[in-house]
Amino acid sequence: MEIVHVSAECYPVAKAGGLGDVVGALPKYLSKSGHTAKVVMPMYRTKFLYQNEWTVDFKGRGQMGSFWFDYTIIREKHDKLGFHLYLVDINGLLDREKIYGYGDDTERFIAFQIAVTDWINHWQHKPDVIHCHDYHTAFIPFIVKHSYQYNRLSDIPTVLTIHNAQYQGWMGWDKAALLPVFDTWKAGLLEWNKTINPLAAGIKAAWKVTTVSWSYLEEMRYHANGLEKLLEYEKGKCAGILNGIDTDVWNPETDPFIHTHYNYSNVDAGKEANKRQICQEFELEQHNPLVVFIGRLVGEKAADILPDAILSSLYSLQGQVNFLVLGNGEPHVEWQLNQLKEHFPGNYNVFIGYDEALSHRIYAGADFLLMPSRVEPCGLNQMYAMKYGTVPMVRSTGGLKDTVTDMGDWQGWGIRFNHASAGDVSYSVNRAVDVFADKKQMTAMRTHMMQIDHSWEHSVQQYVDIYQSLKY
Ligand SMILES: Nc1ncnc2c1ncn2[C@@H]1O[C@H](COP(=O)(O)OP(=O)(O)O[C@H]2O[C@H](CO)[C@@H](O)[C@H](O)[C@H]2O)[C@@H](O)[C@H]1O
Repeated sequence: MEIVHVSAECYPVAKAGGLGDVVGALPKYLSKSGHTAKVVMPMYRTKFLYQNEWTVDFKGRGQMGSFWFDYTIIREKHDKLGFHLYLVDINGLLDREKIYGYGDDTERFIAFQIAVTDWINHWQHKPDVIHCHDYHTAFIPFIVKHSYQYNRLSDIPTVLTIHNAQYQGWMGWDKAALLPVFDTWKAGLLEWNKTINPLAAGIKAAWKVTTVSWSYLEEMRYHANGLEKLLEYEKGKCAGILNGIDTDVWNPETDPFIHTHYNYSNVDAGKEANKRQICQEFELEQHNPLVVFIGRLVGEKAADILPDAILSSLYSLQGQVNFLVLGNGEPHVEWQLNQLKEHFPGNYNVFIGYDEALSHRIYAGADFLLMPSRVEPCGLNQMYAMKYGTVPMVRSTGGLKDTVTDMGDWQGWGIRFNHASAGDVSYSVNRAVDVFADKKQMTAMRTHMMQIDHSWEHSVQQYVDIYQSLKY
């Protein structure tokens, strides 16, 4: 089958979070299982663009309301990533360094979607499936189904994957004119709660909707940032497929970013060497258990409770635990986390920013990874942590619930808690400190976790089954 993935992110070309990881991996594993997988994304000005060779695949012209634009599709010459990678260039809109965060993001992603649709419309053949990811690409199922201009594509099955329903891309009705012309009576398909809601439009128009864990699929019926009723109504076409992890990238035996390679048979020694290195780098006392947080410093990750939780643990445990935070996001959280540094030298440090290589070194060197997320559709960090023998400490929600058990349960290997509160986190840190002292149990948990299979092979087959079910 031929599957075209449309996305705003794809690792290592451009990544802001888990979406990039998934779109960098799923197509590769689809190719490995004999399918033709393509990824098309905006041509941001990132390192990957300048470090690789490209050929021009197509040049076209798109229309966004009264604005006409030229676009160019380039293709990476050697299929280095294990699938066909295409970038869309639109001067003035997509030629930026960052992925998101511009005042004209709405126009940027609408123009991108129009260019992608227009390009596919020029192909001699039709792909078997167009697979869209998150709201930035969720107009495509509507456009191919309902616009006059692209009517030829209306029988191509579309799949929309929701990586995070918190973000929906809401916009005012004045933007409706930017979309390719459609029957006005179909405008209701774009609407949810009196605004244009791209994610809702995608859920209504896509042939199939997936999300990234079973528990999140269920939770979305009660907590989906306003889309609960729509998801309940559309539940017949929704499915939950747990993400995998890309073991070519995330593997402590081969990871080029980490200091000392290791596997489950020498995990204690391997982790100790990596911990020594990270503790030196961040001036932390090496003998304490090291609890880390890696992620976007935003409300859905409960990053706002970190300063209080860390403060109370450090006071109550009086120097028996260390914390290290890597992340960026809401300025007041960044500020509070920076402030803490002065008070607990040797026990606490933070790196505000985004650093892919550092994240690998931290997964390898840490003893515990904290994820108190309020919302976590799947979560990849906890799976990376397990692969690196780092014990996950997670709130029981979404994909965290589907992938982590509690060490108190039969054959359990992680730490789970119920509330995104400083109290629950501090209590879990106490449990972590206790178990850290029990070397035998730590080794048993690490060895067990590292052997759990979170690879993509399993999930890829579930996507293929969905694609096949849509064939006519
Ligand atoms: N400052 C930093 N420096 C370096 N690396 C950093 C970083 N901050 C985050 N990362 C990395 O970004 C990724 C985060 O992935 P997650 O899946 O945990 O969350 P995210 O909310 O972005 O993804 C959404 O989509 C994914 C994919 O479907 C779902 O798993 C998830 O639940 C959903 O919220 C990991 O690779 C992590 O290491």
